[in-house]
Amino acid sequence: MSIEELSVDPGLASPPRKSPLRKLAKDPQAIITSVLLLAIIILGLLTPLIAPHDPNEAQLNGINAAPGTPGYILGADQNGRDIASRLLHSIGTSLIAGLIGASVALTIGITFGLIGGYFGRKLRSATEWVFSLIMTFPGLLLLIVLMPVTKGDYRATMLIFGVLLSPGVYRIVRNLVLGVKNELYVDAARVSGLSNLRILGRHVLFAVRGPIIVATAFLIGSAISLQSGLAFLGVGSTLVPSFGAMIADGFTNLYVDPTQFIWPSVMLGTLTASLVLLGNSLRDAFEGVKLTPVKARAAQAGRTPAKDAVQGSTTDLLSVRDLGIAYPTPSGELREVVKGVELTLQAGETLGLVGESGSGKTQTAFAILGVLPPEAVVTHGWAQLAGRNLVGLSEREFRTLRGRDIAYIPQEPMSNLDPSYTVGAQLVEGIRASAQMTRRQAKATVMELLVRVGIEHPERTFDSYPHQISGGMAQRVLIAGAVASRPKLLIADEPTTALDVTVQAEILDLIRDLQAEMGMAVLLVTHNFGVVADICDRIAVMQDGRVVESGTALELFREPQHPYTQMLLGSILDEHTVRTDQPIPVSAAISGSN
Ligand SMILES: Nc1ncnc2c1ncn2[C@@H]1O[C@H](COP(=O)(O)OP(=O)(O)OP(=O)(O)O)[C@@H](O)[C@H]1O
Repeated sequence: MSIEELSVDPGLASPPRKSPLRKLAKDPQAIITSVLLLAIIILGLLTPLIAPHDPNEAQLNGINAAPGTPGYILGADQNGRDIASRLLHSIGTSLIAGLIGASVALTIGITFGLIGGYFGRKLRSATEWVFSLIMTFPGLLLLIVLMPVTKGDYRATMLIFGVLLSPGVYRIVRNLVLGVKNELYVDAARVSGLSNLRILGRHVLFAVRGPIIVATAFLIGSAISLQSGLAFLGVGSTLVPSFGAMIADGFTNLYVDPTQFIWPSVMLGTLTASLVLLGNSLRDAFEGVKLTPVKARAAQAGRTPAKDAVQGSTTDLLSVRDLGIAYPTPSGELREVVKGVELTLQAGETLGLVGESGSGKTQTAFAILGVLPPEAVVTHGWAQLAGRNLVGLSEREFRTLRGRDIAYIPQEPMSNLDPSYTVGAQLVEGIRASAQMTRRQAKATVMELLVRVGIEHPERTFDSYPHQISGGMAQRVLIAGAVASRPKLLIADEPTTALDVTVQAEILDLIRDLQAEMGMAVLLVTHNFGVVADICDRIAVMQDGRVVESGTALELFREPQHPYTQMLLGSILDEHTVRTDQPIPVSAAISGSN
């Protein structure tokens, strides 16, 4: 397989991705701002041909000439200089300032961003240090102080300003490169012997081009604004026509003729606003539109999908109906990852949600917990816990629900404990967040819970930091925290996957015992049929975002109906099956692999 083939992102294969240029061509904001900018640029380029006067040509008889005066279509300023000619020449000044500032910032920022992101930690620290130092310089002050060095030439000032803008570009590029440098296609390019320069230029730079194009529009806008600002303050050569200098002149003459102030302000405003708005359109085109989750959109419209939905059976503790969850793709379209899931769970029951990786088990559990990422969109359906709608709840409502009625045990116990705090401090904090009690009462409760979840030295564990305890103990600690409020529903997402095989059985036993003791329902997300067989009453099998089969554990193991369930069950290793094929001799295996 070639590197080009490897570099195709499978996530973008479906739906087909619209090119950013095609999206820009359909965006009215992009079209209007591009037309305005193009018109301004053309005017700037044609200035030597169409400007009736030299921008600094002062005529005594033209002082404060009114607009429409022959030879002064927009009037003249207090020095008798033609406003139309100065406006046209100011376009060139602004564009040159913008291009110099942005080019310097991009050249320095991209070069060192690529170096800092792609090569080792030492280069990253060194470049980070230098750019952090540059960021501490007081920009405007520095540019004014350096006027004797730049001799008032705005082009030299823009060179320095470009350096001051470069840390922003450096950070964008470095972070993007850090994100892509370990992608498989970059690894593949490395293994295939491409030089670092080639990889950086061809693969890494290409991958980060979108944000750089977006940043360019903002950089040009910043440089133009700064140049005008300095000219407004009277810093730099007074011979250079500039919007800033014209605004300052017009300001002093505001009561004589306001148009002297209005014209340059309108031109500068149009130029910078067009750049910023075009930058926004470019960002949407390259990075995809951020869609508002349905929850938020529905709330804006004064309703939620759940409120519109048919109510579920009140006897079910948990009821999920026709739940759909989607994510926006880079092209802005939605890709459904959960496609109409149906689940029910009774109080005290254990439901195993089984399926291959990526089938949507975790997304379903996250929707019930209210922890879907902000970009997720609940496209249809609803979920209820004890008759209460879950889809459409505010974060605040979910927080109270999560602390009391729903609890969660994660897959990676270690990464769910904060390494900076002791285990005890974290458990006490969690308990006090969901129940009114003093620190002393919370500590006593935590100690009881630690004993209950089978921790041998609760005092020692209470004072330990997460790195001082084993993975099995960490999972027990998290289980203790989860059941502290005696929740109605415990959601366990692959609770044993990250643990040692011997510890796995103990953790499952613990969940089963606690469930019986507290009468909780358990939703166990797993891809392991062994775990399901061990503790589940009922099973729902998920494939490609849908529940393809559900029933009691006994039914499913005895007579699986759906081919996918049969395939999953068939793939469980059976210790009674004896291999009938002959083992391959080692020498043959080695020569075969060559
Ligand atoms: N933030 C996200 N943005 C886009 N797609 C996402 C996001 N999170 C998850 N997905 C996609 O949703 C689909 C379902 O993911 P989910 O985590 O629910 O799978 P799963 O069945 O729990 O698998 P696993 O056992 O590997 O965790 C996957 O295709 C995944 O790529």
